Amino acid sequence: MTQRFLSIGECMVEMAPTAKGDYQLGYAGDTFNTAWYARQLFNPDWDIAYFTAVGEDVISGQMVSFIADTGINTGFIQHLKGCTVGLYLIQLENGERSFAYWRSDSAARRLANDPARLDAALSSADVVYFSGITLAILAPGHRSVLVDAIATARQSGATVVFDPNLRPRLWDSQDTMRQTIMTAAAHSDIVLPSFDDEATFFGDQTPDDTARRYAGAGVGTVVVKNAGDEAVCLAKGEISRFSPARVDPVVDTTAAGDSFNAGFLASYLETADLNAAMAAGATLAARVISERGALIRL
Ligand SMILES: O=C(O)C(=O)C[C@H](O)[C@H](O)CO
Repeated sequence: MTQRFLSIGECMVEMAPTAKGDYQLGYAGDTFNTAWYARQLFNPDWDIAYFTAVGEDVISGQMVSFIADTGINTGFIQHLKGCTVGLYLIQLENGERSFAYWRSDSAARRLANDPARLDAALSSADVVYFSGITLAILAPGHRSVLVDAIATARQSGATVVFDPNLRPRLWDSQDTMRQTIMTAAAHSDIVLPSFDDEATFFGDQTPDDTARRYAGAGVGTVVVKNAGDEAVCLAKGEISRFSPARVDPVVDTTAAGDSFNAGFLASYLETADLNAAMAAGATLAARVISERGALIRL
């Protein structure tokens, strides 16, 4: 029977630096990146769908065609009059990425404007995937609309997966970011944070602290990614650990966490084996950071 993985968030136009020193135009965004890798890794009988909003202009149309061409279901994408999509540019320094954004009025900021549409999409999903960026881009009132709709879908049996993906620049204040992230996590079954961000904004001393903080909020399975260092999983009170192989050279860390999440979920939803799933996530992330840009074809 077909199952549906519904990823919710923003896909942007991506300008990724090339080896020649110019920029390559592509399309990317954290939740879309995870859907893109999920489409390549999940069994073909899974429907991988993306929920977002775009405009009605040429670049929005090109983005949706690109998404559809990858085999992702675009049936939940809203086309809003007078709007367009956001844009970001990757800046690289020794392989470590930072971003410049032009997204303050993107169509995706209105993705939770229509609660009925949201409920219809969510009620069709077996797995719902969203991130801290999905919440950050919404108007404050729409954040609770989205989280409430996700909570309702979860009560009806959907598995909810959340990546906090902390981006303080997208939030009005760090307090709002921390509170909203912890509320969203409390409505999630699986949370996939990255230790360096969590240490910076929540003050965690170790990945185990991060895992315990989310478990303390009621999350059943927490997997703390830790760049090239040991990843930690806390599920049903038990800790497991995974040390990834060294990657050399690291070319571009964009989408390392997003691809880890897809690799982890493809394996975990099939086998329920946490150790194998952490290894699958790390193997995919290692491939992705060996190339430029967020998306690589496997
Ligand atoms: O920062 C964002 O909103 C992005 O989605 C850009 C990148 O693709 C993403 O952050 C990588 O995780």
